[in-house]
Formats: sequence, structure tokens, C-alpha cells
Amino acid sequence: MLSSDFANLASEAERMVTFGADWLHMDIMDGYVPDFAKLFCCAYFHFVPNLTIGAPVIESLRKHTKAYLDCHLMVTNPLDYVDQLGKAGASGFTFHVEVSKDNWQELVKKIKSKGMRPGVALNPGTPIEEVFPLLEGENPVEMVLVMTVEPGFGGQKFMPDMMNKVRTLREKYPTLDIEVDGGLGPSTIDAAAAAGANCIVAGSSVFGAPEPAQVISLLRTSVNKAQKTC
Ligand SMILES: O=C(CO)[C@H](O)[C@H](O)COP(=O)(O)O
Ligand SMILES: [Fe+2]
Repeated sequence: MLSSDFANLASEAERMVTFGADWLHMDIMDGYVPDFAKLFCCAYFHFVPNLTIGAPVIESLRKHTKAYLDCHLMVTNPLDYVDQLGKAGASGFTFHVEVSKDNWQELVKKIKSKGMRPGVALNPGTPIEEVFPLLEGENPVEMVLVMTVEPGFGGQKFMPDMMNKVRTLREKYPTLDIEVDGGLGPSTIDAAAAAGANCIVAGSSVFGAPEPAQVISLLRTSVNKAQKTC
């Protein structure tokens, strides 16, 4: 939904569901503070250089749609957002591993206790091995989101090298939900589907298309075909 008209979010959401989207991907970002400020006070460290929406917008949107709201938290302190987003009606809560190494267990428990589905995301520069511990044990995450662009903005170019991470994950976890996020569209979907991704985030390629329904259908067909052949 990052590529939607935010002033008409409810009708944009309805349009996408009518066009065939299974989930609505909601990018929650916390704004950016320059490097020099981080040196002086780490409390001002934010995750991405962009500011989007938060729980109040999710709450408003929830009143207009029953769709699965797949929230991608690009924030420094995801734990601070669990209560608010649970109350707001979020369905999935995906936090970044880079900022959750010390408290992911507490985070996963809390996300589940608020009725949301926990997922973990990783940036292009983060090795895939860093999410393995979150997929083991009593309280594993239920989805891994592999960033295929640097987080922060829609409309960037897909990074094909990230498909190695998807392949590694798919081999190790055959039934895991693997989401790819960034630069997905008709020209990149086959690589992602062949690597084993089954949840596809597509912003600019769908919203920018003359026939969004055709793009959504093409993405789905590619994933279904790849799943049948593996
Ligand atoms: O998390 C994101 C950016 O940080 C977005 O979900 C992602 O970039 C989707 O947009 P597009 O399909 O236009 O690349
Ligand atoms: Fe995202």
C-alpha cells in the first residue's frame, strides 16, 4: 500500500482486494535522524529515512476492510508498537532482525498474545543465518520477509542476489512462508518464485500498471507454477 493514494486509503484497499490481492502490505516506518545525531544520543536512532503510517491509520483502515493487514515494521523499537497495532487490528507483525537480536523471544510471545502473526525481516546486508534461531524452538516466527531492496522507499530496483537467501531458506524450511519485498513485478517474479518465495509484496508494479488485476494474476500464476514444479 506504500504506492497507494494515502488520502484515499480505504478505497485503494478495496480496489486492491477486488483486483485479487490476498493481503494488504502496510509499511510502517519511523523516520530518519542523521548519523551525527546518533553519535550524541542513541535514543534518536531511527530505522529508515522515511516516515509513513502508524497504528492510528491501521485502526482507521480496519474499519473499512476485513483483509489481512500484513504490517512490516521498519522501526528501531518494534516492541513499543505491539500493543497499539494489536488493538488497531493488524493481522501480521513483521519486525526486523537487525534491531531485535536481544528481545525477539519476548517480541514473538507478545505479538502472538495480541492475536497477530509474527514474522521477521532482514535487510539486504544481513546474512540469512541471523534469522535461523528465530525459526527454531518453542515460539518460532511464522514468516521470513527477505528485503530485496534497501528498506525505506517503494519503486527501487530488485536485487537478484537476495534469491540465494530465499533458496537457502526454502531448502531448510520447506513449509515456511517466505515473503519477498521490493522491486517485485512481471520482470522479476519468476526469479523469486523459482527460488521458493510464496508471499509477494508488489507496490509500484501493481499501482503503476494500467491493469493492476493482470499484474496480480501474473504474480500468482508464476508462484503457483514454481510450486508445482518443485
Ligand atoms: O518495504 C518496503 C520498502 O521499504 C516496500 O514494501 C517495498 O519497497 C514495496 O514497494 P515496491 O514494490 O514499489 O518496491
Ligand atoms: Fe515492506
